[in-house]
Amino acid sequence: MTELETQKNTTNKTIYSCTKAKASTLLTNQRILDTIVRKSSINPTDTVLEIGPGTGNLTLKLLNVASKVVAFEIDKRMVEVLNKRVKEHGFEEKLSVIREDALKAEFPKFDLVVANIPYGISSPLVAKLVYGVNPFRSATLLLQKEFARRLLAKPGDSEFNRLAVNVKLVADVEFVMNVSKRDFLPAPKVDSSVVIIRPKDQIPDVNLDEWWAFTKTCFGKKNKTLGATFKQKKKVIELCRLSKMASSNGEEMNRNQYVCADDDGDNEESDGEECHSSSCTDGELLLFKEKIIEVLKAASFEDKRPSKLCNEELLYLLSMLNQSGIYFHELIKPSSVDNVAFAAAYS
Ligand SMILES: C[S@@+](CC[C@H](N)C(=O)[O-])C[C@H]1O[C@@H](n2cnc3c(N)ncnc32)[C@H](O)[C@@H]1O
Repeated sequence: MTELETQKNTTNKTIYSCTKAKASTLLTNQRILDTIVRKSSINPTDTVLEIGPGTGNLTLKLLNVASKVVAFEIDKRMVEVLNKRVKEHGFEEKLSVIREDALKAEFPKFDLVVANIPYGISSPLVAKLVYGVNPFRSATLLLQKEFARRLLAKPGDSEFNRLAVNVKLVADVEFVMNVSKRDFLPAPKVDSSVVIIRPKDQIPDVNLDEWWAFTKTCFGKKNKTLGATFKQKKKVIELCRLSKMASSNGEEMNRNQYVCADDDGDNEESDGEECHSSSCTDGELLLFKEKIIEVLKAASFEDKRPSKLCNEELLYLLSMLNQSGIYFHELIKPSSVDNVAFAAAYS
């Protein structure tokens, strides 16, 4: 083995690291590893899910306190070292290593997640966890500091974005500690932070497909006023078409309040652009735009910016828009947990 090297640390314990530029950086600071495990409040009966165990620096500590660890690791060389170390410690019965991509694999049952994850998959992985089918108590994750800040951001903070909004809908995020690049081998270019994500007991009764599509529209330009975002000709055309489809797809929800004008062809505002829509006429588009503005005005949202709105305000606006027959997703079905779609949106 050329790329994985063992070294002795200050306490003369063997630590494992990667030496090649493209190799993974491994967390080697024992104090940080111990804190991560302690803060995770693992019970002796718990099954812990670990994503990207690498050579097992964290895994060994988890095996010390948990009933079982299930670890997803794609690198064959890492798995070899991990299995060897775990065997040396007599923990092989407690560990299942699954050599699959954690984003594509189906997770088995687990109680909580504790992991120093590969930073490149942070968004889709967090999405897969919080919107996934597996219930879990908490996820203690070591993340790139900037990414952690986005998860922790509040309305009005510069880092507040769609990911924060969507995660906050279903989970609470707690800051645990910052971790310096010096705590890794080899030292990465970025600093890190540990956070704990806890799924909420109760989540708002909202159709998730509709919510994700709505937040995608609002946060496309998060500092633009909602009035400016929703008045864009391209957006009006898109929403008019989607709302028409949602109306015809959703029978039981009385979606047909949507008013269609006659195809008079020349009602669209004259802004020099030609209107290209296969499903809405110019007359329909004009009425549809007026309707959106009416809702925004009635709910006092026209001059507000998404980056400053909390989830309660966004949920309220979405319900007002929906009540007026304005939809963001063509297929309105009962609130569904579709982590594949959500993870795909973030990958
Ligand atoms: C940053 S290292 C962390 C290693 C270890 N947890 C530690 O703290 O030292 C990330 C690990 O995730 C693995 N990995 C990367 N992408 C993965 C994926 N999609 N699914 C599972 N493992 C992955 C890498 O092979 C690597 O071992």
